[in-house]
Amino acid sequence: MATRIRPSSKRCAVIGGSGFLGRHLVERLVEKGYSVAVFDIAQRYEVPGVTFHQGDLCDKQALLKVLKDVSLVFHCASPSPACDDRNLFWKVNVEGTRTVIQACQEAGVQKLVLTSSASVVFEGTDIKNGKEDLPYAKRPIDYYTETKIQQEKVVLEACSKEKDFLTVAIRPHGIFGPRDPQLVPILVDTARKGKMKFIIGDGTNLVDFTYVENVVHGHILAAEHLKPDSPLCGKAYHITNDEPIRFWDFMSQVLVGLGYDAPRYHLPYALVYGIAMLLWLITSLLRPLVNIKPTFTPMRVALAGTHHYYSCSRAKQDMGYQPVVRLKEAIARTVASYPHLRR
Ligand SMILES: NC(=O)C1=CN([C@@H]2O[C@H](COP(=O)(O)OP(=O)(O)OC[C@H]3O[C@@H](n4cnc5c(N)ncnc54)[C@H](O)[C@@H]3O)[C@@H](O)[C@H]2O)C=CC1
Ligand SMILES: CC(C)=CCC[C@@H](C)[C@H]1CC[C@H]2C3=C(CC[C@]12C)[C@@]1(C)CCC(=O)C[C@@H]1CC3
Repeated sequence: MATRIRPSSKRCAVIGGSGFLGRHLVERLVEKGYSVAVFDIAQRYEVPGVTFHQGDLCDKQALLKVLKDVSLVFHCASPSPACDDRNLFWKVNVEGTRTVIQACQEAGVQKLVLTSSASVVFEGTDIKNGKEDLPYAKRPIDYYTETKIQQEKVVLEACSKEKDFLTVAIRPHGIFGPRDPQLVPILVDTARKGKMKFIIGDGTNLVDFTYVENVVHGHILAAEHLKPDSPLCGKAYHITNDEPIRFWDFMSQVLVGLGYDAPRYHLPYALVYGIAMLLWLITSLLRPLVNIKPTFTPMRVALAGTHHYYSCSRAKQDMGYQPVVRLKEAIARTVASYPHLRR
């Protein structure tokens, strides 16, 4: 019987490596001496020593070509939550992730690290210091979350010491940092439209915002600690900055840092959530005729008006995780990285 030669443990692939988190991950892996292949539907940059493979993760043959001599795969691809396209989320996040697992197993990949999300347990009500044993949301607020839940289940269930295929899921929350296409751009766009005057609720709700380098650090630690006898096998881990902050203080610090006014006037949470639900219903009904994307979705209003912060004690205990960049420094670096979005 032919024995399979194991590729070096420093040969890895990053699926979704052209995205915000993916690119930061690729850059750090290269710094740490990994040889990296990026697989993504788009190529958006070049890094010496990194090979790029343009393809859809739903295409097993395309994946197999890239994964054949790789021992470790990071899967951080997903359609943007803003697209709100249920079929696309299902196709990529659930069916596509099944394809990724099959391709990994056929190619002899030994470790798969999934970027999940802490929101898989969020149903729009307060979560304070939530641990990983909270149940998955029974009624997820949006299609994105619904498919992130299924995706995480599929990946964790595939973990098998017998098959020499180990999996782990990282659940970050509120990732921000240089080049983020979501958080700061949405915030600035809302401010420029004059809609950032209001605080939803009393403004005291605490939330985790996680600097991208800490998320990257959590992913690499997970990959390096994932071994047949380690507690990480088939488990999910919260990775945050471990410094919950008032949602509206965070928004205000970023806005003021970029020269915009901080929101001042309060609106009742229930009222804004009700309006967002109504808008979502109307835009869903109109979608066959016109595709409108409201700024205020029920999920966004829930994120802005409730407590949602998570414990990362499991990651500290099992993989020695500690954030490497504190929140104050992270906000300063982020603000400095968006000169083009200043007022
Ligand atoms: N940004 C955030 O605050 C959070 C993000 N996450 C998760 O982190 C991961 C990365 O998110 P970001 O970097 O923010 O998103 P992003 O949109 O910047 O990156 C996603 C990448 O996936 C690629 N992609 C999408 N569909 C694909 C397909 N069918 N085949 C191959 N590549 C495909 C895109 O081209 C893009 O480069 C995602 O899984 C997301 O669900 C989790 C929690 C919070
Ligand atoms: C903590 C966490 C999970 C953040 C995720 C990132 C985005 C969901 C947020 C980034 C900018 C935020 C934002 C709003 C909601 C949540 C975000 C999109 C509002 C739309 C909430 C209502 C407002 O008054 C305006 C806000 C603009 C910025």
